[in-house]
Amino acid sequence: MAVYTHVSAEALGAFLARYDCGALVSAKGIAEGVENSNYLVDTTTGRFILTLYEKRVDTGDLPYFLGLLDHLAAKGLPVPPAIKDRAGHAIQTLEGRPACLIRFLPGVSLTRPTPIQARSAGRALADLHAATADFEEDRLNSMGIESWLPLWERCGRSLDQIAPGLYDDIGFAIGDVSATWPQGELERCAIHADLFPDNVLMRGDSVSGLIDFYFACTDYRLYDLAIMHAAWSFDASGNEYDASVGDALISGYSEIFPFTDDDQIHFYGLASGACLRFTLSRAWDWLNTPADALVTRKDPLAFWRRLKEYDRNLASLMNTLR
Ligand SMILES: Nc1ncnc2c1ncn2[C@@H]1O[C@H](COP(=O)(O)OP(=O)(O)OP(=O)(O)O)[C@@H](O)[C@H]1O
Ligand SMILES: N[C@@H](CCO)C(=O)O
Repeated sequence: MAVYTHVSAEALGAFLARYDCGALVSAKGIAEGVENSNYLVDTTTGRFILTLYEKRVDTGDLPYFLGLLDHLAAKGLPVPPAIKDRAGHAIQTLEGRPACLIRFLPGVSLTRPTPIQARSAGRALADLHAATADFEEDRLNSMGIESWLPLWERCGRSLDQIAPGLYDDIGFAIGDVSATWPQGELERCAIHADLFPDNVLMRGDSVSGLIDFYFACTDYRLYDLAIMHAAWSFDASGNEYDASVGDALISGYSEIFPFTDDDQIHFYGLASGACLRFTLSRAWDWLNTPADALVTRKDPLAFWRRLKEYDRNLASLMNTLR
């Protein structure tokens, strides 16, 4: 359960009193997620999500994230804007943390998406990219390629506690991926950068919600699809690649943004980079999660195995893109 900060009923009641959203009926910590503390809050007028921003979210970035959500919601995308209190403020402080009350979206997040669901999600990512074309704010990718080497160094030789030799192996992999990373030849836009299955809410085979924009940034549009490919097309252990899901994701996305020759050349390297990003962030969390946090740590090796799988299957994966 991701609850790093405990919110008392008294503090939550006083917080909600700033809004026109009814009185507190119940609140419970949400089991999913590792980054922020999330509560499902029911009031006398409806249901909301309360998010308290933790570790990786810089408070100074919240106006960017909330501005992007407002921009996308205004274009009709199924994203949850933050609710403003009576004074017009969306960003608050609760129990000493920055916090927002967020619109609750219906739907369920998937653990094993089908190809049809993956196709809908790929198309939803393309819709998101199309809708960000006129979003003018910029944010550097704080978990982008420049961050991997320093994060690897901060994890240090403790990585070998996760798997023998992992420190050296990740160091070599960062070198390999950096050597082929695009040098500006791909289109950039505001990207989600963390669109895992648990951040897509579905009703049947349709997307009913895109959530958790707290890594959104300006980066390669194709990198967002590569992140999704790495997150969606494997079983949880990262051992088993499901080409039908990977292909469906790409064909859904291609309904709006067809693959160019440059995309084909770079896709594998970007997917490998995505694997490194999540191996490293999970490894850091694995080694540093506070013992009293109510959170289920995620397996760093599940993304390391995906990277190996991309290495092994490069030729066939590239064929599926054609
Ligand atoms: N607006 C929303 N509407 C409905 N459910 C939501 C909403 N926001 C969050 N949730 C629920 O809360 C869970 C955790 O939220 P979220 O993914 O934002 O947490 P996180 O800690 O940032 O996660 P992650 O580890 O994916 O970065 C989601 O999986 C979803 O079930
Ligand atoms: N979606 C990420 C958490 C955000 O860094 C993971 O599953 O590791």
